[in-house]
Amino acid sequence: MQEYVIIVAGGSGSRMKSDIPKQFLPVNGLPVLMHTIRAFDGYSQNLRIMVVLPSEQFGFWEELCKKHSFAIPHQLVAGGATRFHSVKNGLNCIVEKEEFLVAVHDGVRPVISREIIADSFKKAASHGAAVVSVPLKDSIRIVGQNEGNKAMDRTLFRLIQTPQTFRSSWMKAAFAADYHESFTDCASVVEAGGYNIHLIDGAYENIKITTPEDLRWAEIYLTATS
Ligand SMILES: Nc1ccn([C@@H]2O[C@H](COP(=O)(O)OP(=O)(O)OP(=O)(O)O)[C@@H](O)[C@H]2O)c(=O)n1
Ligand SMILES: C[C@](O)(CO)[C@H](O)COP(=O)(O)O
Repeated sequence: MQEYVIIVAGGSGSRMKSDIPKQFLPVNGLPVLMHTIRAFDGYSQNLRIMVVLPSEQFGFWEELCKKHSFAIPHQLVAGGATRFHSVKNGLNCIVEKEEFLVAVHDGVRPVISREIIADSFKKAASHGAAVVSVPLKDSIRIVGQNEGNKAMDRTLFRLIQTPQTFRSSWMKAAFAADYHESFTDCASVVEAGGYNIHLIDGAYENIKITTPEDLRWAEIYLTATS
C-alpha cells in the first residue's frame, strides 16, 4: 500500500510565547519542521509527504527552504481552525484511488526515530490503526473541583504521542464527522468513528515542543541522534 504522512504544523503555538512560530524555531541550526520532515524522508523516499501550515506562512516557509537549501519533496496544505481541521485538510488533498496508509505526525515532534515510523506503518497495515504511546513514569492523582484529589493506578494509563497511522478508509470515514472538542488527536476521532485503536511503543525522547524548555530537550536529543 502507498504510504503518506500528514505533518501538521498549522497551529498558533500560543504556549511557546515566541514571535517566530515554534515550527520555524531553529534547533541545531535548522528549523524544527525541517528536522521532522527529514526524519520521515529518512524512513523511506517512497513516502509521500504533506505538510500543513497556516496559509499566511507559506511564503516564509518557502524562504526558509531556499535559505537552508531544503529540497525534500513535500506538498503544502493550508491549515484549519483546529488540529482536527488541519488533518482533514491534509487528508482531502491526497488523491489516491486505492486504499493507502496515512500517518499523522506533529510538525513539532522532531525527535522521531525511523524504527517507530516503520513500526507504525507495519502495525497500521495489520491492525487498521497504530498509535504511539509510552507508560507514565510519575505517580498520578485525579483532581476534583470540591473533593480534593485521589491517587490513581498509573498502570491503567498511557501518554499518547504521534505518529498515529491508519488505513485510509478508516481515517476518511472517521474524519467525515463534525468536529467535537474531545478530538485532541486523530486516535480520538477514529475511535469515535467506531474503530479499535492499537497502541504501539513510542519513546520518551519523542517530545512535542510545546513550551520554551522543550526546545532545550529537543536540542539535546537531536544532537545525540545526529
Ligand atoms: N489548528 C491547528 C492546531 C494545531 N496544529 C498542529 O498540531 C500539533 C500539536 O498542537 P500544539 O502543540 O498544541 O500546537 P499549537 O496549537 O500550535 O500550540 P498551542 O496549543 O500552544 O497554541 C502542532 O504541530 C500544531 O502545529 C495544526 O496543524 N493546526
Ligand atoms: C496529538 C498529540 O500530540 C498527542 O499527544 C496531542 O494530543 C496534541 O495536543 P495539543 O494540545 O494540540 O498540543
